[in-house]
Amino acid sequence: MTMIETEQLTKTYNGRGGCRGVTLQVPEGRIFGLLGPNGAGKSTFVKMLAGLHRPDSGRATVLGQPLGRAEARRKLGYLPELFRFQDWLTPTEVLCFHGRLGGLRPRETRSPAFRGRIRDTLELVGLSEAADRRVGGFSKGMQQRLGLAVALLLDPELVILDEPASALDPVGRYEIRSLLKRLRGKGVTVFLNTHLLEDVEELCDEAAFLDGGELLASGPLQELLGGGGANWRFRLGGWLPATWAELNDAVGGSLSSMLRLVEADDQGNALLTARVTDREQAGYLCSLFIRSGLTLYESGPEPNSLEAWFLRMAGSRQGGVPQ
Ligand SMILES: Nc1ncnc2c1ncn2[C@@H]1O[C@H](COP(=O)(O)OP(=O)(O)OP(=O)(O)O)[C@@H](O)[C@H]1O
Repeated sequence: MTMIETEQLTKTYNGRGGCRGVTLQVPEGRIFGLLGPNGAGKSTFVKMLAGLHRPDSGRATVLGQPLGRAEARRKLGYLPELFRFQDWLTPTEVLCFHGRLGGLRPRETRSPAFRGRIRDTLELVGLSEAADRRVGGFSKGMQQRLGLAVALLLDPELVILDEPASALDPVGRYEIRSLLKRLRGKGVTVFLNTHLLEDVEELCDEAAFLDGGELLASGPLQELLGGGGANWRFRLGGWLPATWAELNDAVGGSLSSMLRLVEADDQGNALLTARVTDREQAGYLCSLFIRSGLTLYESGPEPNSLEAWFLRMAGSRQGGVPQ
């Protein structure tokens, strides 16, 4: 099933800002990243999906239902970009309150099953020890964890998270990444609005890029980054002046169409890059190096390829790639 489907979705503020004509699909069970510079229209788009903004025009379904339907909202968890919880409440009380907002009766929120659900959710986001402390004394990171707990409380099929890790330290971000992967493992679809490109690179199966309110690209991340392939790099040891020719013989003279020698030093260390269509192709090159007696120190996608893509996309709209 397609969990989110929009067609020409538009919302402006008295004709300005917002986002215009956004058409995209989010497949079930994936982590989808929405990217774009400040003011691109990401939060406006997300608020329409969450039923907080009514579109000016266009069409959309969330969980197969038109926007704002109670039936879909029940299966949707939402973490807004800016939120504040009542200072005098504890996380347990906040979650109880949101259980009521989610349609549970007072009796149901007092049931052992729901109390267990609250404990499990607080544990999931790393707030067990603060379950009965007042929110007023929480750090920004703890508030963000509580926001995530609210989004996850009612076992949603789809979670829409607007900047879920912006206030978290590196440990917190690592934990949230692991949590999002676990959710995907359970079949939950995650729609992530974020500026943290490392998170997108590590987590997202698909992504979209908004700028100036318009959608400039959308699709599987690897396709967006390079038309279905990836830039791969290999760090090798035991490299000799004759190694290139030997490898070239081993692949029937086609080495330069596959690989580029970036640098090699007198100690036999070499850095090579390749454009590969998938991991199997990268694996084939690794086995070629090993069979040729080279030491393979490192093999993996080139870092920062998403950042380069982001800058290219942002630059394309401004008429040039930022330096
Ligand atoms: N309530 C509002 N009233 C008027 N203009 C608004 C309102 N909310 C957003 N805008 C404008 O709409 C545009 C898109 O804003 P939006 O917050 O959706 O972007 P964003 O991509 O989420 O930005 P950021 O990454 O900085 O959070 C901006 O030009 C913003 O000034």
